[in-house]
Parts: sequence; structure tokens; C-alpha cells
Amino acid sequence: MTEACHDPPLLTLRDVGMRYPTGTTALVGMSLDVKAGEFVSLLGPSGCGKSTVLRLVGGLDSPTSGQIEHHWDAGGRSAPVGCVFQEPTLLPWATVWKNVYLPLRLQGERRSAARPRVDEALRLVGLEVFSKAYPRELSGGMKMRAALARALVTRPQLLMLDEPFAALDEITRFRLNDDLLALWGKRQMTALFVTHSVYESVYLSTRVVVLSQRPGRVVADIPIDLPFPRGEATRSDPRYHELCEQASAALRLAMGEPAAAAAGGGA
Ligand SMILES: Nc1ncnc2c1ncn2[C@@H]1O[C@H](COP(=O)(O)OP(=O)(O)OP(=O)(O)O)[C@@H](O)[C@H]1O
Repeated sequence: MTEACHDPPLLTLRDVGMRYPTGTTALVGMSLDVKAGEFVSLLGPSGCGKSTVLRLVGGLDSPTSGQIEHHWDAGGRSAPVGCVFQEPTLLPWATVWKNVYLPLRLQGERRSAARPRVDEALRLVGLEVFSKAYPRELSGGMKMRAALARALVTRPQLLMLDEPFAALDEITRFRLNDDLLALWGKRQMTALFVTHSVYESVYLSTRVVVLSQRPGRVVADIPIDLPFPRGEATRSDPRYHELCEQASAALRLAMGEPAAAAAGGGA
């Protein structure tokens, strides 16, 4: 998928700092490029500012220093960003179909015009037969699929995911990892994925970016050269384990542990 990358980067963070009005400095000197077609994971200790990066990129907050540049394609019908959070945050009183339709409805699109895109998003995540179900009738994994469909329905140029599978059991998580990668390949998307899991970050990504303890900044940028498609064979590939060790060592250093411990540690 790295072949799909081209210049200029879709997203550039240049020396970004973020100090909240409460006085907490979440980010200092954070620089990052994300090229079109990449799958970049942000890995870092709890509270280091990973979600803050997503908030800034999504325009929910403005950095207190530095710049964020986007090179969105302004001509097309696709939205700049789509977001998926750890909680699926579906409207409980609306069917799956209406939940997925919501972003288009908010853009003023009529139901009949939106139907093909909503149906397509549901098909992409394998929920087409549950379109009339209510969130309470879905499993945790299915709710997350619905949240993914809602993020995909606007065909975002950058899909941002904030620990989307953290609350799911391991089997469901592995399955959703594979489904997400299949979608990423099919849609030729660009993804920015926040996770605490070294294994998940290496499995999914073309690059793993490790952040320091708060205030967050990039301390390691690890290209993941595992071939696609990824699957069960990837998890037993010695190169996968080597890269997991490398990411794990970088994370331990980021957390202030000495290099010797970092070199020997697991995820
Ligand atoms: N709206 C806010 N107002 C004040 N402080 C905030 C706000 N949002 C986040 N913070 C603080 O900024 C720091 C970074 O938070 P952030 O949620 O970005 O970290 P994170 O790496 O995503 O954490 P986690 O991995 O635990 O989800 C934390 O100390 C947090 O308390």
C-alpha cells in the first residue's frame, strides 16, 4: 500500500504544541507527516496526548503553537475526516441504517439521495442485514462495525480511529483488525489509528509513530515492512515479532525506562 503514497503529505504537523486552558501541556514540538495511502498508528503511554493529536487534526481544537497543514482534495464529494472512538456512540433510539445516515443527514442530504451510500457503507462492514436493527440488538463488535460504517459513509480522506477496539474481546478485535485492513485496501484510505497495543499497531500499520510521555512528541517512527495482505501468517512471521520488539523497546524508552530493559521487553 505504500506505493499509493505521493507528495505532498495529506497531513503535516509542524512543531505543534497544545496547552489546555487548565494549564496542562499535552503536546510540545510534535511533528508528523502522513501521506495519502498510509496507515499510521500513534502509540504512546496513557495521557501522552494521542487523542489530543486527533482532536487538533479534526479541527475540534486549535494548537497553541506550531502549524497543522492539510492537503485535502477540495473538489470531491468526500469529507476531510471521519472518526471512530472507543465507544461506538450510536443513537439508541435510531436503527442502524439511521445511525449511519446521520452524518449525511447533518450535511442536508435527503434520505433517498443518501440511500446508496448508506447501503454501501453497511455492506462494507457486513451489517446490511442488520440495517433495521436497533443498537441494543447488536453485539459489541457489531456496534463498532456500525460506528465504522457511520465514519465511512462520508468517504473521508483521513479515517481517524481512537482505540476503537480496546473494549472488545481478542477474537472480535482480531476480526475487526482484519476487516479494517481489508477496507483500507479496498477504499485506498489513509488512516491515523491510536492504540496502546504494540501488537495491534504493528499488525495494522505501514508506520508506527511512538510518542513520549506527556507532553507528547515523536520519539520513534518505525516503518512496518510486513507484506499485505496480513493475516494469521503475519502473527507468526519472525519479522512481525522483531518489529513488535522494536516498537515495544521504543515505548519503554518513551516511558523513561532504561535502554537495557527496553531491549529485552515484550509488549
Ligand atoms: N479538554 C481538556 N482539557 C484539559 N486537559 C485535557 C483535555 N483533554 C485532554 N487533556 C489532558 O491532556 C493530556 C493528554 O490527554 P490525551 O487524552 O490527549 O492523552 P492520550 O494519550 O490520548 O491518553 P489515553 O491513552 O489515556 O487515552 C492529559 O493529561 C489530559 O488530562
